[in-house]
Amino acid sequence: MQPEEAKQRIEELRATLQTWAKAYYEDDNPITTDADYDKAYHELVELEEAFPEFQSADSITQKVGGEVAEGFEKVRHDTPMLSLSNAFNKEDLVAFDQRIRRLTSADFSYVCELKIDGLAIALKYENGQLVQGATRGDGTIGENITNNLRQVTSIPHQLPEAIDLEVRGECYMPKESFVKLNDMREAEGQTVFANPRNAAAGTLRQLDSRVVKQRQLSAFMYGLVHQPTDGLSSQETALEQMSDWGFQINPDRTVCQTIEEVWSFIETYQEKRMALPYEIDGIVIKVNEFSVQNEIGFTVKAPRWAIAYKFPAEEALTEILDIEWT
Ligand SMILES: NC(=O)c1c(N)nc(OC2CCCC2)nc1O[C@@H]1CCC[C@@H]1O
Repeated sequence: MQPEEAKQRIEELRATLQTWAKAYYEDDNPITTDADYDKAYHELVELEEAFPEFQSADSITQKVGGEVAEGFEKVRHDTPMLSLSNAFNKEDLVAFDQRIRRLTSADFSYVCELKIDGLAIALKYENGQLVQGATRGDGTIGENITNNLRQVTSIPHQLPEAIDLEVRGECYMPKESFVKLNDMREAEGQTVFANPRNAAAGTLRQLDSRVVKQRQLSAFMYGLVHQPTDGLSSQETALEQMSDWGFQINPDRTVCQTIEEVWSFIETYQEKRMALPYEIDGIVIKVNEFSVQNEIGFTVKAPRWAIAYKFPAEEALTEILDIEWT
C-alpha cells in the first residue's frame, strides 16, 4: 500500500471508530457489532505501525475504551458515603438496641437487609437521566466510573420521571458469573479472582467498558440521598419507591419490631445464604423511620441508627464442621 493511500485509509478508520466509540460509550447506542469495531480497530493499529509517519497522539488507538486512559477522574460526594459499625453476636445487637432506646423515646421499627458483598456505588440522575456513577472511594472522594456502570444491566439509564436523584447501592458479581469468569481466566492461564467482591471491584476498575459488559455485573440499590424531603418517611417506603423508579431492590428484607425478630431473620439467612445467587457477608439492620434516624444521628464515620451483623467467616465455619466431622 502506498503512503498516500495508507494515510487516507487511516483517517477514514479513525473517523469511523470515533463515531462508533461515541455511540457505544456516551450514547449507549452501539451502532456496530463488537466484531466490526475490533476488525476496524486492529486494521488501524496495523496501518499506524506500518506507517509510523501517520501516527497521532489523539488517535483512538492511543486511548483505551474510547476514554482517555488516565485512570478515572475523581468525584466528590456531596453527601459522604458512610460505613457501618459491626456486630458479631446477639449480645452486640442487644447492646445496639439498648443504645437506640436510650437515644429516642419514639416508637420505631427496624429494617433488616441482606448485606450484599460487592462494591458500594452512588448513582446521580438529572431530569431522570443517569449522569454520573461513582465508587464510594474513601467516602468523600470516589472515582467516576459512569461508563462502566452504564454496562450494568440492572442500573437504569433513564427513570420513568424527569427527576433529580441520587441513590446508593452495592454493585456485585452474581456467583454464576464469577464461576464462569474464573473458569475462562483459568483456561487462559490468567490469575483467578479470590471472590466475587474482588471480581466486581477488578471489573469496575477496567478502563475498557466493553469488558464490564461481558462480565455481567448487577446492583442492588438501598439508599436515597436527601430522602426526607421526598415525602418518604421510612427506609421501607424509600426502598419501595426506588423499586417503582426501576432500580433493582433486594426482595429478601423485612421490617422487625424487636431485636428478637431481627435475630430470627439473621438465623434464617445464616442458613439460606449459600443458596442465594450472590454473596452476602451479613445483615444490615437500620432504624426504619427517618424521623428517628435523624434524631439519633451519626458518629464521625457511621450512622448510630444502623449496624451490620457480620456472619462468621466461612473458613471458620468449615473448621468447626471439619472438627465435628473428623
Ligand atoms: N452492602 C449492603 O448491602 C449495604 C446495605 N444493604 N445497606 C447499607 O446501608 C448503610 C449505607 C450508609 C448508611 C447505612 N450499606 C450497605 O453496605 C455498606 C456501604 C458501605 C459499606 C458497606 O458495604
